[in-house]
Amino acid sequence: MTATRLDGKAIALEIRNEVAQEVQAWVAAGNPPPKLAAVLVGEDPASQVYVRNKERACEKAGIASSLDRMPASTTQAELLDRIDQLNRDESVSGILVQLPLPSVQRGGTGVDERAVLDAIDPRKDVDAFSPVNVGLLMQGRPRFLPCTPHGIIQLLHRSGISTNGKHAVVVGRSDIVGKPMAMMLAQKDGSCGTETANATVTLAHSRTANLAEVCRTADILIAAVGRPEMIRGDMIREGAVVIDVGINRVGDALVGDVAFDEAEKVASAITPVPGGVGPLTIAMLLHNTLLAAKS
Ligand SMILES: Nc1nc(=O)c2c([nH]1)NC[C@@H]1CN(c3ccc(C(=O)N[C@@H](CCC(=O)O)C(=O)O)cc3)C=[N+]21
Repeated sequence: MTATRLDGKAIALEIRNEVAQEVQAWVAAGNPPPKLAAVLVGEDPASQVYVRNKERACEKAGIASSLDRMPASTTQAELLDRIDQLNRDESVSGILVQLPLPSVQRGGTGVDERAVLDAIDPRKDVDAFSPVNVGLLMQGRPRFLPCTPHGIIQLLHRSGISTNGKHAVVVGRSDIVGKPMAMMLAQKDGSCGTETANATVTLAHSRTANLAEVCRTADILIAAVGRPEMIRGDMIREGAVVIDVGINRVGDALVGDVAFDEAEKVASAITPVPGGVGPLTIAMLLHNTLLAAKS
């Protein structure tokens, strides 16, 4: 069997077009355009690429955007002050502080990332990283859905892959992907995207004792560990759906968390890297920015 490639880039474009149409209608009704304010601290090259992609995507969707470039030497107080200004600025619908913030080793001043994210007005928290928004998601009444897990839900749905009654194994327990992904796949009421997810979920991680065995029980395997090609072909059940969230830079190449060549021989469907989950993350960010503007 050779797996179907799930074209994240194409589905992301479809979603971006839908958002663009809704933005157009919103503006035509006399409202100011939605606006995303991004804050980039330091000079991390991967972050520069991501922020540029995001700006271009905003522009194409008719969403205004601003980018604050702050030096790595920025202090926590300075950053909190900037966020305070963006919180108060009524023209700003959504705020994104690009992670990771520079570590002390990379010229940073030891900013407490959590304190910075906590300072973002929850109504402008288009990443859905703030404690209030995480709590609302846990309770099944989300304000914003976190962009990467929401992108994955959309990708599955729009590819005609049902999660209902399936066993989903999420590998990776991060606050940004693994934890919310597990919650969203288990939800019963359609609050987390397009349909009821109703999956039975196992949240595994790098310390799971029998990881290969657990992965082999997955109908849907979601790899979000951040270790290049850690998921091998023999960890995948014949016919499983494999979603690769990893974006690892190995030399000049972008490599996922899944050994693609091995995996596509066993899986029924698989996302590539690049061109898989990444573009959907940006599409859902635009979706959230419009939502923020409207609420
Ligand atoms: N506050 C915050 N929110 C984020 O959502 C956030 C963040 N910080 N920090 C970094 C990570 C990473 N991330 C990506 C999104 C899209 C691609 C993407 O579109 N990737 C392309 C390839 C791009 C390339 O060539 O480098 C693809 O997979 O096809 C990648 C990475 C969002 N993040």
